[in-house]
Amino acid sequence: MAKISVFGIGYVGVVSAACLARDGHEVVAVDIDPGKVEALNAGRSTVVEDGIDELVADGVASGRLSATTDAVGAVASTEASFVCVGTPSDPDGSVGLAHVIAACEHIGRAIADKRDRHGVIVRSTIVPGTMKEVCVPTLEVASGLRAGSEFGVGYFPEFLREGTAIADYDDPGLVVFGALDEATGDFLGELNAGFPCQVNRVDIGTAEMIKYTSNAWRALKITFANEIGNIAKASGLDGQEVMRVLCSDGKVAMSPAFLRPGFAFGGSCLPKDVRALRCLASELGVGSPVLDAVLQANAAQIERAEQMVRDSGKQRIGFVGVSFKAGTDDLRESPLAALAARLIEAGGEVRVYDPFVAKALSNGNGGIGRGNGDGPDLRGCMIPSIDELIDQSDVLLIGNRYAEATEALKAAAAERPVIDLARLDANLVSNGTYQGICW
Ligand SMILES: NC(=O)c1ccc[n+]([C@@H]2O[C@H](COP(=O)([O-])OP(=O)(O)OC[C@H]3O[C@@H](n4cnc5c(N)ncnc54)[C@H](O)[C@@H]3O)[C@@H](O)[C@H]2O)c1
Ligand SMILES: O=c1ccn([C@@H]2O[C@H](COP(=O)(O)OP(=O)(O)O[C@H]3O[C@H](CO)[C@@H](O)[C@H](O)[C@H]3O)[C@@H](O)[C@H]2O)c(=O)[nH]1
Repeated sequence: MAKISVFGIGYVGVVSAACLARDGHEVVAVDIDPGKVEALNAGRSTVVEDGIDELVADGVASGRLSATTDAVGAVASTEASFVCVGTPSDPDGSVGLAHVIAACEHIGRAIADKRDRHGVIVRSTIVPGTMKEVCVPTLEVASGLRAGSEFGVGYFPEFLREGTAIADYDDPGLVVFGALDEATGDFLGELNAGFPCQVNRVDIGTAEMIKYTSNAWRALKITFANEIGNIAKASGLDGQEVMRVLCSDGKVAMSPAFLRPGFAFGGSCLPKDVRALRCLASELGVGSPVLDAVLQANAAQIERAEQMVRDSGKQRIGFVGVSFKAGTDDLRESPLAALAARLIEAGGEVRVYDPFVAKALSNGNGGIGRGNGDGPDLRGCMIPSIDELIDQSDVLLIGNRYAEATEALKAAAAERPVIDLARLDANLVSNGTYQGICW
């Protein structure tokens, strides 16, 4: 079993730390935010995620999981550090490295004081070349030591999705890592030995590129499926059936994941990572017309939904869900929040039922547009129950699926227009007042 310090107690950090502790490793989580450190030490998760509260509580109770703001102490008491800090977009769309640089400085200074060899493994999403050109030089300057020989270096991207983060951590579909030195590569190889998928050991740059390729591929699949869905709908066909049958093609291997026609993608990763990859392509002088089109098509899908609401002629609009997907309170780059903002701007009265976001707001945690400050302030729009939302709305917009709301929404569809962006029930489309965005 290993002793690991995890820098950053956000979505990736808290899930990694809690899962590592569950698996028997000794984990010290480090954050610059004392509130997150305090929460974790009290056995509380710093994020909303299915199953995470229990894992954090168990980890802390077992004595294998703790948190601190003291980077030096955390590095001294562990053999390796995982860097899981945020990489939000810079204003030009390129990857923002300020947190990664700061974490590398903290770790570098800490390993300067340490006698035993330490491994530094970055898990944040960073564009190819960042480890070599930014992280390694930062660590070497801060520590006064040589990377590869006097301390270990690796890059090990994370592929979990919010809402299914623990399940994805345990069964990620893809494991890939690269290391500068044999010892770090072997450490990561051993750590990943139990995964049910192929474990790929590649060079660091390739590992960095694979992470972006994965997110760009997901974004491309979504926008492609949505476009087919839009065309199918305009032709009087069911785009979902088209894609379902297409995916049964046994010769052109095609996972149906991310290929169901629907609403725009969003969240803290897909949009920012597509932007960052475009910026990299532009810097390299190779261009990225497909990725450019992905972002344009995604924006157009939000406009399409806005037009559907306008076509309903209704002013009191009830949103079922506003976070970027069900199962999370995360509003970062939520296309639903963006749609709500556009409708409010145009004079619509928006009301929102979203149990996850409501809870975050009532805890004084999170908040609309968290991350980029890009969302509308919906605090005054939150409605506590689905029945009240239905009562107070002239048109319902289903953004996310919530099991407890399904029956009430199906019943409500008989009385008022429903715009379903979440594919609640394709059978309802035959009812004239119920329509999907592209099916
Ligand atoms: N959110 C996801 O689902 C997901 C999945 C895979 C990969 N990623 C990538 O992982 C990285 C982290 O994403 P996230 O969503 O977990 O971020 P987040 O914003 O939820 O959390 C980042 C945490 O890092 C902390 N932090 C910042 N600087 C620090 C420092 N110097 N030392 C210690 N802590 C510091 C912040 O206080 C915050 O708690 C990003 O690069 C992201 O692209 C995210
Ligand atoms: O078939 C789909 C699947 C997803 N989405 C949308 O795509 C966005 C992103 O969803 P998802 O990928 O499920 O969640 P994230 O937590 O953003 O995960 C993505 O971003 C993470 C951060 O890099 C990666 O680790 C994951 O592999 C990658 O899927 C959301 O708006 C979803 O509604 C669709 O529209 N259709």
